Amino acid sequence: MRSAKDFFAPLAVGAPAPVREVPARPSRMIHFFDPSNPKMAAKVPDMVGTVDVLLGNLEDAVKAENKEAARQGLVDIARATDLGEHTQLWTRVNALDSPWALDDLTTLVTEIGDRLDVVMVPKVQGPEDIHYVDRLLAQLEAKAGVQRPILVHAILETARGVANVEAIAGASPRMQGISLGPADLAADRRMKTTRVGGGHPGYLVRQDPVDGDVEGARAVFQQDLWHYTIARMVDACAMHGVFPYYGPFGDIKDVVACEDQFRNAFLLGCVGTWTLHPVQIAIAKKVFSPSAEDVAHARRVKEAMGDGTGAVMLDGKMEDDASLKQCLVILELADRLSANDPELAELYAPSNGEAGA
Ligand SMILES: CC(C)(COP(=O)(O)OP(=O)(O)OC[C@H]1O[C@@H](n2cnc3c(N)ncnc32)[C@H](O)[C@@H]1OP(=O)(O)O)[C@@H](O)C(=O)NCCC(=O)NCCSC(=O)C[C@](C)(O)C(=O)O
Ligand SMILES: [Mg+2]
Repeated sequence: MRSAKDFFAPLAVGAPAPVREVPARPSRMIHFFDPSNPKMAAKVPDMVGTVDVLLGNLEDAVKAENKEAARQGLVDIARATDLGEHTQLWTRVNALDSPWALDDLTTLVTEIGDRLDVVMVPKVQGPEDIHYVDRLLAQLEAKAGVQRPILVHAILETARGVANVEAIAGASPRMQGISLGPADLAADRRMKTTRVGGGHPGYLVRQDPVDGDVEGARAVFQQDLWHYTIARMVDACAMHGVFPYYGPFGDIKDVVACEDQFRNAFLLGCVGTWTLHPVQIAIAKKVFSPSAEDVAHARRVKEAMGDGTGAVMLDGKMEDDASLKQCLVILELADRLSANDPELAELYAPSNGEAGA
């Protein structure tokens, strides 16, 4: 076991000091692109400023024969693109047991380490995977002279990863966040689904028979297959001060269910999601930015609660110290988003809220 005192010491001589707090930069949408796909790569420069995170994907969804082209494509894009102040550059490297992971990390840190904010590691099984990446990144950062530490994001894609999620979240000060990987996780758990995220019509609860008539009409309520995993991931992340994210929603055409799934994750505590196709970007932005009404309400509660203690009635509802804390979460998020986005700043301005807001 490492001493708590060593936790914030660099893991290689000359590597930058680990961060003590994960920078709270907006990351509502982590937009995936395949750097080996010329049509997609050509769209990347115009996406700067429209997404919080651009992620060059090297793992699944990139053909085996294109792995090296994708790696080099990401290096070229990172060098040629001005990412401005508000768009981060992330990558998803290949799995640690694949033939490509070592070269992915070595090439990317050496060539574009100063431009990369976060490395997403797929199929993380336990803290030992994070420890391996942690040390390797430190060695590579030291060698390449990278001045600020590259952060690490784990994907929960195995039953063992879910069982170890608390240990993964706390494995290193580099840990930035965790995402759900519903397709690989479903396969690993032997779930009987064939989709990439989202619900399933067979996973439901049925209303009791009316007057004992089992043949009669009864309402059915589809349930959320991912509730347990997301809730557990959110707790693990909150416990360790890192950020939870939903993940992919593969039914690109079903923008309605996509919005629902994103919103479930937002309400449960996730700060963002992945976008696989341009059509999902506006959905993620809408869902993961609080509504003007919620911000105005939060502001009213804050004003009504004065020093933050006690209980008051507002619109027929009791507000107290704990509901105020929820409102402060919304206000803090609104402030952070407004700082980067004049449209949201205008939307959240007190003059735009209800009277007295
Ligand atoms: C779904 C696909 C095949 C539909 O691709 P398409 O070409 O059929 O779509 P389209 O509607 O015809 O595309 C329109 C235009 O948008 C472009 N385009 C399309 N997508 C993008 C994009 N992402 N970024 C930028 N541009 C994009 C596309 O190239 C085209 O350009 P054009 O007008 O010049 O012809 C395509 O969108 C795609 O490949 N997206 C990324 C998929 C991906 O990254 N998958 C991996 C993450 S999910 C995962 O790995 C699971 C997980 C976590 O591991 C686990 O649960 O286990
Ligand atoms: Mg996967």
